[in-house]
Amino acid sequence: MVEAVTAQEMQRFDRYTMEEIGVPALVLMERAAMATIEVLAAGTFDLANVLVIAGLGNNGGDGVAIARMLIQKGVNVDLLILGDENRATANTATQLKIARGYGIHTQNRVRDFRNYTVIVDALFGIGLSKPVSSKLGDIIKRVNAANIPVVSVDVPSGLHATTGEILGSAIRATATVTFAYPKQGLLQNEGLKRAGNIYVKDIGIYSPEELAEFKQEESEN
Ligand SMILES: NC(=O)C1=CN([C@@H]2O[C@H](COP(=O)(O)OP(=O)(O)OC[C@H]3O[C@@H](n4cnc5c(N)ncnc54)[C@H](O)[C@@H]3O)[C@@H](O)[C@H]2O)[C@@H](O)CC1
Ligand SMILES: [K+]
Repeated sequence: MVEAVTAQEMQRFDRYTMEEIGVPALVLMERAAMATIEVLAAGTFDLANVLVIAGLGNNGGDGVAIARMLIQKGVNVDLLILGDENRATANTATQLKIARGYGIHTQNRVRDFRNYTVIVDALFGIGLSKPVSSKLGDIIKRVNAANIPVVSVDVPSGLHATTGEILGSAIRATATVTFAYPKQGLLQNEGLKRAGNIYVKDIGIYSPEELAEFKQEESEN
């Protein structure tokens, strides 16, 4: 496995990829969604009845894109949006607009999480910086208590991506699909118990060092 990074390092590499290399954020989001779907559709998970839980940061945007792509493949998906949509990041607002443009409905509550065969957790990723509210903490606890397989997007929500500490409450994932580099928090403290099987997926995000190596190899070919 390549070297694990902190949330701050990852944010720097995200910015570098968008601002210096020039990959638009929405392109990265689409690739993050496709990478997660690869894991979901690989055969381990039962996709009969999927719930995607999306927050309103960019992790939630990944979730909205995952829901849209699964629905377009004919999978039965409920999309739960948690939080005030007026506070969505620009990319997540765009993902919501696209999903609704395709006629996809969203919901803001779930009666029983045990009704699903798999839950996709896209509530918080590397941007989580303070303890989750008690309201969201209750939902996280209900998801964990349902004992349904959970695939977390980038980081189990509620886990600090750098330290692996729980910020209030955290999802217990069966698998975590993390982008570009493993996050240090997945490999220590509670991360060891909460991340499940870790899949590291390339979505085109490079660190400046990795890009320099890549360019060197390309020039030698
Ligand atoms: N453009 C990018 O930077 C990309 C980001 N990606 C995804 O986006 C994630 C990072 O997104 P963000 O930085 O928007 O943040 P997150 O979506 O991880 O979640 C945190 C969001 O909620 C706020 N927040 C922090 N702590 C909170 C709390 N306790 N309660 C309520 N709100 C809280 C933050 O201000 C932030 O907007 C990654 O983990 C990854 O899944 C991917 O789409 C790839 C590209
Ligand atoms: K997550």
